Amino acid sequence: MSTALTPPAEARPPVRHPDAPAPGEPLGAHYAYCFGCGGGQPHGLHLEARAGEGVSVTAEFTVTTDHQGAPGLAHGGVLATALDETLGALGWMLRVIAVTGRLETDFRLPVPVGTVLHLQAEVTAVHGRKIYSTATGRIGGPEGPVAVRADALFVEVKVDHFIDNGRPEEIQAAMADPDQVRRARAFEVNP
Ligand SMILES: CCCCC/C=C\C/C=C\C/C=C\C/C=C\CCCC(=O)SCCNC(=O)CCNC(=O)[C@H](O)C(C)(C)COP(=O)(O)OP(=O)(O)OC[C@H]1O[C@@H](n2cnc3c(N)ncnc32)[C@H](O)[C@@H]1OP(=O)(O)O
Repeated sequence: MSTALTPPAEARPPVRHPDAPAPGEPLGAHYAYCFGCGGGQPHGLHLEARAGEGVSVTAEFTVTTDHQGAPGLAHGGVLATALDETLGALGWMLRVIAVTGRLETDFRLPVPVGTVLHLQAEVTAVHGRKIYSTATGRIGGPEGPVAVRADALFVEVKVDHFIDNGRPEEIQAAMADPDQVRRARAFEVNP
């Protein structure tokens, strides 16, 4: 793991937000057109994440023929996306909006088409806006062998990060959708 992903000595253990969803509760999509989790994204991964214990989440991702890199095998970048999305869902447990700053991935086993990848992610430490986290993707069941894993640094941002940087068409549509605005603001209220 690179030094950028090693929390400094002053980093604190993560604190589960009191309003975080209960363990087992589905988290839903943060954005309907998200490639990782959105239901309105026909080419997406349709990852479904649930709250875990502490500051953790679980998710499942089914590898289909749309996700191939080599014949009958998942593309590594798609698997990295599944890990990234699962790590991103940890924001629900902290009630902060955070984006991926760095993502380091280990590919340990090939993942065939038809596999259900059982993903688990947890926050390991927090330092200011920096959120350190780790994730695994197992095959053959939630206790199966680790096929992929990642360490990550997410950086907390405000809703303005998206409003200022997203293409205006999509931002305007998102802001016109009360449900979307509620979701984005719910993340941001972090007493
Ligand atoms: C109402 C409409 C809005 C609709 C919004 C919709 C939904 C919102 C809700 C939730 C969405 C949230 C997340 C999505 C969830 C899952 C999707 C998967 C996640 C992703 O796929 S997300 C996309 C890919 N992601 C990016 O698109 C980031 C591009 N990037 C940047 O936007 C900047 O780069 C940023 C913001 C990261 C930092 O920029 P910045 O200017 O704010 O802060 P700064 O640079 O000072 O960094 C602060 C401290 O982090 C350290 N640091 C930063 N980067 C580092 C690195 N790479 N390695 C090591 N350390 C790093 C610095 O060293 C410093 O550390 P220190 O404080 O110790 O000096």
